[in-house]
Parts: sequence; structure tokens; C-alpha cells
Amino acid sequence: MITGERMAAVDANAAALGVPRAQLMESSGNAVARVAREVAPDGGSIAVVAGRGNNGGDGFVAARFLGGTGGSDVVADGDGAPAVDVETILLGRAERIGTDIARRNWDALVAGDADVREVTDSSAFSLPDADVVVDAMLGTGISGDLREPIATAADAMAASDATVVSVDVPSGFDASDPHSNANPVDADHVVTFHDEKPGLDALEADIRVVDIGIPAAAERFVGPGDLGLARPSARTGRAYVIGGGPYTGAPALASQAALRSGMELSFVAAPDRVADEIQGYAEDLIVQPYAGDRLTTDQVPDLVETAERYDDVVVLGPGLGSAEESLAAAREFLESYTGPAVVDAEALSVVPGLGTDATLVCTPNRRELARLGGPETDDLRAAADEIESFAADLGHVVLAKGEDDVITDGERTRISRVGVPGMAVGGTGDLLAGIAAGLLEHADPFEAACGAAYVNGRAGEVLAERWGAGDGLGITASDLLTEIPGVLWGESSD
Ligand SMILES: NC(=O)C1=CN([C@@H]2O[C@H](COP(=O)(O)OP(=O)(O)OC[C@H]3O[C@@H](n4cnc5c(N)ncnc54)[C@H](O)[C@@H]3O)[C@@H](O)[C@H]2O)[C@H](O)CC1
Ligand SMILES: [K+]
Repeated sequence: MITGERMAAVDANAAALGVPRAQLMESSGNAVARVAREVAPDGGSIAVVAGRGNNGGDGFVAARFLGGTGGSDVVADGDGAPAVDVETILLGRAERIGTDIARRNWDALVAGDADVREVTDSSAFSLPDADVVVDAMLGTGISGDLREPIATAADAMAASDATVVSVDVPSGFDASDPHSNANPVDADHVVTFHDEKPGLDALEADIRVVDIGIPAAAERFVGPGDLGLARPSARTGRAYVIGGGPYTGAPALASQAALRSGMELSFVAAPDRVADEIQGYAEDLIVQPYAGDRLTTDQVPDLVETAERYDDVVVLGPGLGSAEESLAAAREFLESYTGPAVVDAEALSVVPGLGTDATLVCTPNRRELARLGGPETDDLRAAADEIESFAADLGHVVLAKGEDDVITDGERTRISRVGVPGMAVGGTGDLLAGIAAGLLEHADPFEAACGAAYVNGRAGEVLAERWGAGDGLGITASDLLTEIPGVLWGESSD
């Protein structure tokens, strides 16, 4: 099962893997043509009714396959099967076709002398008296109720005796919100691509899921599409880093990374002994000192109150150390806090068996993962199934950091293989925690964790390449900070 939104992400990942959407459209249209031909009577007629988006583009490809090279004339196809009579109706003006790939396929139909016409006004629309109607008006790009001239065409399909073959989803059907479906086309057959879409199974139609050649890696490995799902679209949110004491660099890096990932403000709650030191690293941070050398349970009520009052995204752990009383404080904090938090470093040790209403993204490295009861391995990718079970038991999203990262919520698991070997340097994990906090402000925890792994790794790749630094063996975590915005907002996700 895949939502329209996730489908678009997988599609973008496929393009990054060298399988562009135009190629997928070719497979989609071909599959539709096969089904339309199969359900049409010998020598029958097929009308393709297409919209101006990529769903229409699939329809144009289908029309090309159905028409063969001889345009609309009745010709035999390559297998010797009797050909069909094909007519294509574009709902709208050809100049207003919305995507390049759909337009190229329209142009190819026109150039191939196919039987095509444009209908710009609902009053000019009449459904041809065809045996089969291919509904290529709207797919996963739908928003709101059906507008004209599609609404009229959908009514005409409902009133006709033709067999209706819908492309991907019946037009008007919203795969991102199956409950909102007011009046979708009443399809007899639905040729849906790659995977079942939510809600299709409730329709009284024959649903065919067809493989359109999306590589499995487009789902398995995080790519630009995952970035698109997690990218913040507004500068909002407060990061609240609870860390520091024995160490000072880690909370400073995490909180700066959160700012670089779109947060509006970044606070660090730290012992007063080290507050000035942390502030000294970066004037952009707001350091909130509390009395003492390290975190203790005395501070917990204030920390919880602040984080809840300002709807903060918490990062708990960077530089906190492993003193007994600090870990007790981390535990108490998570027992009463109810918002989103990234849990990193020593604070991770309190998560197994914890009762919490907070939404956690846990970011262990290989050693921390093993200590928590996860698999003990240098090859996280090979242990992805075990890490998935571990996350299911833990009940929280796990982003296990290694040469390849494994991101899992216990049901879904993705791998991040972006990054350069030089990123094994200390501090990159703190960056990752800060980026995850920035993305967690807007995205769901699993998508935020996937996006953060991708952004962190890409920042390393981009910097190493710009410096001509090969594997990036000399880069440091603080070098990577300024690369984050360029990766997050400068790289295309489709
Ligand atoms: N991997 C894939 O996902 C592939 C999908 N393919 C096909 O592409 C469509 C999705 O295409 P997209 O261009 O994003 O959107 P649509 O064609 O569905 O619609 C956009 C089009 O419709 C107009 N519009 C939106 N809402 C309405 C409305 N309520 N009433 C009227 N018109 C509306 C909007 O203005 C645009 O013009 C997917 O379903 C697949 O069929 C690729 O072919 C292959 C890969
Ligand atoms: K459709």
C-alpha cells in the first residue's frame, strides 16, 4: 500500500537512480493499453479521455500503443491481434498541458497523426460512443472536488455503457484521503501503478497493480524524494537542547544544526559552569544556564515546563555525560514530557522500558545500539531486519548511525548510504540530532529521521566534492553546518 505523497517521493528517488519519470510513464501507458485492449471487443473502439497532468500523459502513451504506428486507422498490432479504433480527447488546451513529459507524449501523438481533439469547454464535450473509455483525467495530483470540464466528462462516463478503465485511480478518487471521495468515476477496471493505493480495495472494480519498473532501491534507500517529504517550508519552531556538562561542543553543534535546518530559535539548557563556553562557540544560540556542574533531577520540572509551554522540539543528550544523576534526570524528563524529542548519546540508555508519552527519535551509533540491546555489528545495513525488530520492541523511531544508517519505526525501514568516509569524525552525530529536531518540527518522526540522515550525509558529500577533498577525510562537523541549508532547500526533490 502506498499513498500518493509517498509515491511521488519514490518516483523522485527513482529519477535520482537513473530511471526518470518519462520512462515510468512509458511503462504506465503501455500497461493501460494492454488492459484496454484486453477488455475491448475485437475491432472495437477505445476513447482515451485525458487531463492536463501526468495522468493524462499516461493516457497519451496508452493511445500511442493502442494506435500502433498507423494513427487511428484500424491496423493489426505486433502480435497479430486485431487492432482497435482509438480516439483521444484532451480536456483543456494543449498549450496548457502541465508537465513536459505529458506534453512530449501529446506532441508525439499529434505528430503520429493520431485521432486527437481538444475540448476546452464542458458544453462542447460529448463522450464518443466507444466500447472502452480510458479515464486518464486525474490521478494522484487531485485537489478538491472535480472541476469542469472533468466533472461533466465524469458524469458522461457514469451514464455510458462503455467499459471504463481508469488510469492509476478513478478520476476524483483521492488516494491521500480516501474518506473525502465525493464523486469519483465509476470504473470497471483500475490499472494502478507500482503498489495498491489506500481505499482502492473498497471500490467495486477490478484493481490491477502493475509494475512500472521503479527500482526496489527507490523505496529502500533514502533519496531526494525523502528529503521532499521532510523539508520545512517555513522558518518556525524552537529547538531545546538539553545537554552539556562534561562536554560542551556537542550541544553547541546540535543546536546550531537545528537553526541551519529551519528552526527559528535554538536554546541550550546547560550547567552554569559551562554556559559561557557554549555561548562562546556561537552568538546565534540562547543558552539557559542552571546551577551546577551537571544535569540533576532538580532541574527536571523547569525543563519540562519550558519545553511544553513553548512547544519545543527537544534534543536530549548531547554532551550530557553518564553520571548517574544526569541519567536519572533524563529518565524523569522523558517520563513527564509529552512532545517531540530526539534522544542521543548517553541519554539513550534510559529509553528501553521507559514509560513516556513523548514522540521520540532515538539516534544511537553502533556501540550505543548494541548497549541498548540491539544487534552488535559494524554492518548496520546487513542487520536492518534486526534493527527493525529492535525498534518495534522499543516503540520508537530508531535512526542507527554507521557507515550506512538504518532508519526504522519498527514497520518501515530505510537505509541511508549517502555520506563520505571522513564523516566518521566526532560531532557529525550531534549535527544529525540537530537536523532531525529541525525536521521533526514539521514532519512525522519517521520521515524526519529519514530526511535528517539524507541531509547530513549529503552535506558531507557536497563539502568533500567542493573542496576536492576526496573521501572528506579532513572535514570536521563544524564545517558541515553551513552546508545544511543548501542541501535542504537548494537540491531538487523531483
Ligand atoms: N511514479 C508515479 O507516481 C508515476 C505517476 N504517473 C502518473 O502521474 C499521475 C500524477 O500526475 P500529476 O501530474 O501529479 O497529477 P494529475 O495528472 O493527477 O493531476 C494534475 C492536474 O489535474 C488538475 N486538477 C487537480 N485537481 C483537480 C480537480 N479537483 N478538478 C479538476 N482538475 C484538477 C491540476 O490542475 C493538474 O492539471 C499519477 O496518478 C499517474 O497516473 C506517471 O505517469 C508515471 C510515474
Ligand atoms: K484516472
